[in-house]
Amino acid sequence: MITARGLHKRYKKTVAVNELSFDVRPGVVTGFLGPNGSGKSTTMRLMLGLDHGGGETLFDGTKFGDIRRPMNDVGTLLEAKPFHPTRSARNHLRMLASANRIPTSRIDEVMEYVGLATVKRKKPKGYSLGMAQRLGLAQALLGDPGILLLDEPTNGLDPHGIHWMRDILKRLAYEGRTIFVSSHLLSEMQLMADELVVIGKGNMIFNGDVDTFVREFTQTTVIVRSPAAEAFTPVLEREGATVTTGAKGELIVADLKIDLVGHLAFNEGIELRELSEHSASLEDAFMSATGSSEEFVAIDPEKTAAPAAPAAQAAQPAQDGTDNA
Ligand SMILES: Nc1ncnc2c1ncn2[C@@H]1O[C@H](COP(=O)(O)OP(=O)(O)OP(=O)(O)O)[C@@H](O)[C@H]1O
Repeated sequence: MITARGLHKRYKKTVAVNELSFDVRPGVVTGFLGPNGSGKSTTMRLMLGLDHGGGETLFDGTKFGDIRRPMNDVGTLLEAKPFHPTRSARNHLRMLASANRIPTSRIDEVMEYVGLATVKRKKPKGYSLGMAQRLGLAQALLGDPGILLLDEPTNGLDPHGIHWMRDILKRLAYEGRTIFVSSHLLSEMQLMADELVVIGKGNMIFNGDVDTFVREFTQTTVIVRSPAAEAFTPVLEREGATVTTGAKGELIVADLKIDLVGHLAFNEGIELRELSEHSASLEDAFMSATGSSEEFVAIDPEKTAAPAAPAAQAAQPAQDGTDNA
């Protein structure tokens, strides 16, 4: 179980993380979602005491810095290639294992587990990003910890790798571990996560289960196709529905249950060719929840002429000006 309370971090004028409090339960995968620059990495670093800031995080009741053998309790993957460039992957893990009193037999076990058994004697600098992520997970799992904190572990993985990561994290959660994982891949999160912590510009937007998030931030609408759509619209509106017309002439009915829509059509003798429910995806919910809190907002290409030459300047983060809030 992870308990985070009042996490806070400021860089000069930018509040990167604003009084975030949340719990991450064991036995489920908890996804950590937010647009670029919303403060996910900073939050994870604060949780582990790697950044100065306010608030407190307890891992099964203990601060990370007070855990006697951290690798045995909390496995972390915060950056894609945190490896020694000249040591082989196996030697890298051997060094960590001996420093943390983990039996060396565990090294081959985790290399096998993440699918790197055949390349374990190679140096990680030759690894692809996807292989490096697998090695990062092997490192996080080395001490067989009950808690995992993973920052964007699917970055750089191909579709098979993403599928694999999803299955492995679900399995690890099923074993009773506490899994806190950040990702931009919302569709992946929908398949992988049971619970969510969603932030925007460092502020808490939502903390709860995925279905509630989708329900709270989106609407389920009823789709109606009918040759008498025009006549049916005022009937629906009289019952309190909000009706819009879709691109193919279908009615999109909000604020009315599908059963009542069917009942009204039957009562009015209106022929229906389709009556279905449309539920929003996690992606729709995410866009609706974080739309106004994006850190970097691009110009809408449809509303502006193309620039004469490609823009040369990329957005640069501000200089570090930590206030140790
Ligand atoms: N060293 C730093 N100095 C100044 N500002 C910083 C620094 N690191 C992060 N920030 C700012 O803090 C905010 C949060 O950044 P952070 O990297 O935690 O977001 P993120 O959600 O992990 O982003 P991404 O998804 O793009 O990795 C951003 O506004 C960022 O510009």
